Amino acid sequence: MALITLRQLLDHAAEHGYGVPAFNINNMEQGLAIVKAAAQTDAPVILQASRGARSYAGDIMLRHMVQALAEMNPTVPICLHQDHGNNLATCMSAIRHGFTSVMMDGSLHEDMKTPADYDYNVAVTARVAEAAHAVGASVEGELGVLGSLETGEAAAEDGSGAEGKLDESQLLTDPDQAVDFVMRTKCDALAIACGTSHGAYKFTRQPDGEILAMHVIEAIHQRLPGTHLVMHGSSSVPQYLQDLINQNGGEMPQTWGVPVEEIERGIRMGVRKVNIDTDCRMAMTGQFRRIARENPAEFDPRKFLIPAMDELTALCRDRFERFGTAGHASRIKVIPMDEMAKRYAAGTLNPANAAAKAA
Ligand SMILES: O=C(CO)COP(=O)(O)O
Ligand SMILES: O=C[C@H](O)COP(=O)(O)O
Ligand SMILES: [Zn+2]
Ligand SMILES: [Zn+2]
Repeated sequence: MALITLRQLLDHAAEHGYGVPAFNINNMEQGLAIVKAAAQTDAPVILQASRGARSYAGDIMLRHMVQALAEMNPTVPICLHQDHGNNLATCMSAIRHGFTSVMMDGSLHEDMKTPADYDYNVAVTARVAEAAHAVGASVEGELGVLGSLETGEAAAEDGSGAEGKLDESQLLTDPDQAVDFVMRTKCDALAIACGTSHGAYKFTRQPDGEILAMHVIEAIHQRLPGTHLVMHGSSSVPQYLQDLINQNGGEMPQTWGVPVEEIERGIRMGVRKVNIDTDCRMAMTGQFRRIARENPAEFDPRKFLIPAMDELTALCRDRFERFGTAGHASRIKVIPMDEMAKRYAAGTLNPANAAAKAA
């Protein structure tokens, strides 16, 4: 099956009221485990590659890997998405390598560390959207800077994360500005900031409305009912995975992520794409640690990777079920990118029209 675009997939999700997890991939085992869960639950899926993933695996490897996953699982619509693109060149090279969707993260400058101003963000996102839409690819923009409302800081991921202290006006997306941003950039999906951050150390306690600002999502959705919202930093950092790691020699300090119930609430308020990487990393690493502790003589990597994949598949299955993604794969007929390009050119996918339709 041809890969699906983010726009078509999220339009379907909006029409049927579900959310789609976007899992980060870097290697074959992650891909096999995630798509297995999608096939088992009849769910469409977004596989996203960061710039770090692209340099780790290589663009050619990633493209062929995802094509192979699609060929092996003909019933699963798969979207291949660039996570946190930092400029036009990153986004264009992703599309050239078979990605059907790109994120232009103009909330930060090209270094992915320096918060950018609004005009820069609008200009660069609109430019990427114009180019991507011309070939039918989808675009996610970001307004607001990811970071903790407790500390004012973003976590240091490999590839992206603001440096220095952020204030509340940066950490929480402004709903009125969101309307202007979507109309001017014509992005297909909007990543918002509501107090989540990348990595395992999101909250020092079970989050409440003070530190996880779900009301911001609600306010944006009220003003932009036709726009697909994206939650980054949406790992729930489950206690059972912290325990699995720590009971097998790990030393992860106690931490809290985004509760799955909050994501379910977000999905009822227009969240359509839910970014998850850390939970997947923890699932695999927890099993690596367990095997290494229980069987120190083991040296066949497959003996580590098989339980690691099983743990990841179980995690993904749970998210497909809880986000309502399960059961929808077989109802989707993929629209080719060339046809999407025609629809963009005709203006039918313009956010102004989506807003009119949703009203
Ligand atoms: O937002 C993400 C990728 O863009 C991943 O977030 P987590 O670190 O919470 O998994
Ligand atoms: O954006 C954050 C994702 O978790 C990807 O992380 P990465 O840049 O280390 O691959
Ligand atoms: Zn970001
Ligand atoms: Zn992210």
